[in-house]
Amino acid sequence: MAGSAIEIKGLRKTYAGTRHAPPKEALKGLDLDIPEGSIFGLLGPNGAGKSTTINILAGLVRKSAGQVKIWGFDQDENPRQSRAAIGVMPQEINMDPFFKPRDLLELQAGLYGVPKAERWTDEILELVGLSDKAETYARSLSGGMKRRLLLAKALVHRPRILVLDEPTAGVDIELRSMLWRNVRKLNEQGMTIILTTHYLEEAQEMCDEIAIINHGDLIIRDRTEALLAQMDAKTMLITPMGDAPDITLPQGVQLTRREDGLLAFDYNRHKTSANAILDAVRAAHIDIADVKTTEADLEDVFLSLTSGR
Ligand SMILES: Nc1ncnc2c1ncn2[C@@H]1O[C@H](COP(=O)(O)OP(=O)(O)OP(=O)(O)O)[C@@H](O)[C@H]1O
Repeated sequence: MAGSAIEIKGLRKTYAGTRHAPPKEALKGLDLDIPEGSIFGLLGPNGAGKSTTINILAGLVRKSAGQVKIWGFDQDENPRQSRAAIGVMPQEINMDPFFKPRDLLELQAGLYGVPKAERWTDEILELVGLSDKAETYARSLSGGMKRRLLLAKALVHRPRILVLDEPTAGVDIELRSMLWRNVRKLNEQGMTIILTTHYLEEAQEMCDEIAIINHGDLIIRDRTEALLAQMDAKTMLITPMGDAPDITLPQGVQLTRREDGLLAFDYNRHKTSANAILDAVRAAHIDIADVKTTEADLEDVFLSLTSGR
C-alpha cells in the first residue's frame, strides 16, 4: 500500500474573535490521511474549513492544535522539509504586476533555495503554456494566464505534493482542460495532487479519493467509486408510445410524469429491480419506446451527506 503524503491528526483551528464577532472554531479535530500518488479531492460546503486546512498545510495559517505531517515531516519539528515537500496554487491572484513570468519563477526558485543548475523554469513555462509570455509583464497577462503563472510558481521547487485551491473557479473551458491535462501529467510523474473545487462533476471525474468536510469535521473519506456505490438511488426514464394510463407501482417506487411525456421512476436499486418496474409498465399495457437509467452522482452523495447538518 502507498504511504501517506499528508497525515493530519486532531487538527484544530479557532480564529480569534473581534469586537464584533465571537471566536470561530473552523476545524474541530480533523483527522485525515492523504495517500501518496493520489488525486485527492477535499470537498465541503462554504465555510466547511477547506481553505483553513489548505492554508495550514501551506504554512499560511497557524493551527491551534493537532499534528500535521507533510511527506513524513512534522510541520513543527521539520518546518523546512515539510515546506519544501508542498507547492500551493492559491485561490487568489497574488503576484507582483511588475515582474515577468520568467523572473518571477526564478525569484520564487531562489526563495526556495533551488540551486541554479536544478531549476526548470523553461520547462515549467512550457508546461503551463506561457513560453511566449516569459518576458511579458505580469500586469498585462490575462486573468487565465495569471492563473497559469500561479500554477507555475507552485512548481518551482519540484514539490512532491501539489495543492490546488479552487483552481478552475471562473476560468474558461480551454484553460480548465489545460489545467486538468497538466495535473494528470504531473500526477503520472508521481506528484500527489490535492484539490478543492465547487464543481462536483469535476471532482468525480478527476479524483481517485474524496474527503467531504463540514463544520470543521470530516464527514466521509473514501475512494470516489466507493462513495458513488453507496448511493442506491436510481432513476429509470421511460418514453411511452402513446398515452400512459395508471400504473400499479412496485412498493417503494415513485413515479413522476414529466411535462415532456417521460415517465421517471425513482427507486432504490437494492430494494427494487429494474425488471419489476418494466413488468409494472408492461402490465399497464404501455408500449415502451425508450428506456434509460441514471446513477447517483457525486452531487447526490454530497447533498445527502451535507444538507441539513
Ligand atoms: N481569518 C479568519 N477570521 C475569522 N474567521 C475565519 C477566518 N477565515 C475563515 N474563517 C471562518 O472559518 C470557517 C471556515 O472557513 P474556510 O475559509 O476554511 O471555509 P471553506 O470550506 O474554505 O469555505 P469556502 O468554500 O467558502 O471557501 C468559516 O466560518 C469562516 O467564516
